[in-house]
Amino acid sequence: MDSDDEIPTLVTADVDDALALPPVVTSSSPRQSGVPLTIISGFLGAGKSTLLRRILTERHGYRIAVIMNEFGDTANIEAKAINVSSADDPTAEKSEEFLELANGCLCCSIKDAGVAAIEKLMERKGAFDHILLETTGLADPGPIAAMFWKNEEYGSGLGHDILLDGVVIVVDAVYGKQQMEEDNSVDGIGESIRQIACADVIILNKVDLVSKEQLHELEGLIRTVNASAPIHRTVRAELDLKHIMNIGAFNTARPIDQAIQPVSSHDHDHDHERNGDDHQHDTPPTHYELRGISSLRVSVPVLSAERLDRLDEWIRTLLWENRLPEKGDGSDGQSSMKVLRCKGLFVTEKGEQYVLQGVQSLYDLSPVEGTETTGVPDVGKLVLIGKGLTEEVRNSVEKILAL
Ligand SMILES: Nc1nc2c(ncn2[C@@H]2O[C@H](COP(=O)(O)OP(=O)(O)OP(=O)(O)O)[C@@H](O)[C@H]2O)c(=O)[nH]1
Repeated sequence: MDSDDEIPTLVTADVDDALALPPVVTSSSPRQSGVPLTIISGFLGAGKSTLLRRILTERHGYRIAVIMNEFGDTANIEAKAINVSSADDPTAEKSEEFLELANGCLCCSIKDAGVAAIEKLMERKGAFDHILLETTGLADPGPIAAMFWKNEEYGSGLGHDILLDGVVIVVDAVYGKQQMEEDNSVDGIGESIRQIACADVIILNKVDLVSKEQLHELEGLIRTVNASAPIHRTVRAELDLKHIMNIGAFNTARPIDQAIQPVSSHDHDHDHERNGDDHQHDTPPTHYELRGISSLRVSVPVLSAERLDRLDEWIRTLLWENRLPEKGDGSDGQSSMKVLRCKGLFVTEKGEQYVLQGVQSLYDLSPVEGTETTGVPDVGKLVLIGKGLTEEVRNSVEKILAL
């Protein structure tokens, strides 16, 4: 196929109910309806293609559009070849711009006009159950996630039809530690650390090649940057797709227990036996730091309406102006603070729950519907991941919550 205009009809696969993915959790907001999109990124050589190849060739019964793209730099997008072999379709060996696969997936390698090409795909949105967008090993997924989430520029087109589902990062168990420690971009924060910071789910791949001590050490390092994303240990990226698809990581209407992932060091569903895991769980510290990027967790007491407003304003100032409210207007432009990702769960005196989701400077603070069925906790939480998030930040928010 030689033109972006020609998008093939998808092969319809038989959907096996037993393999059904969990339903997408949608809110009443019209902006939260659409085809879910998962951004897959990860360290160089970590196993992104291995994961995508599995999804493209395994029989899972879902029609998934997989988009491989040098998306980080739209001015110079390069197609990335992936060799997909399918038992049902030997001709699928070739890499083409659009590749229909017998398992119902559509594989796209977009050479130009990335957003326009996705829009064309979206014209066929009824044909997809899910979109997976792979970014390069060097891309910072934060701006890409922000683009697909609540970006008014795309409100009447692309963004309207796509529901950002989550950011999945594949980390190499062998070289991950070295990559994180040595990675260094212009401002000192390497892309691998930005990727971890932005992750909703982390796939720690190639665990067959390292000892459990090395795994614990790397997981500890990952936790210094992102204390809330679940880590799934894998061999050849083998994991249940429910861990990476339809996770609703940006959905502020999700039930309470999914709003903030617990700080678990790894996947509890598997691998303990295979890797001889001794199942250690440490009490999570509340502040971590690696190369200036840190993860800060703050407990938030039950809030009056007034305090919730104050908290909202505090968050807005931090996210939009990269400063603490008490620190002036930051007009020198030299702020050392930057929130890359934030999540929160707040409880009001009236028993309502609010979920906070944010990526880069975009955020959404919305009440959760139907909380009566899930119970109301007696304390809320705020998780901030980003640069310059010192204890001063915690003190600042605690101060406004005590007023
Ligand atoms: N032993 C072992 N090898 C693996 C595993 N997963 C992937 N590999 C191998 O590691 C190499 C790199 O895997 P890819 O899937 O190509 O990695 P990638 O992230 O797509 O690489 P880039 O796109 O170049 O960044 C390949 O040779 C894989 O076969 C694993 O769990 N264990």
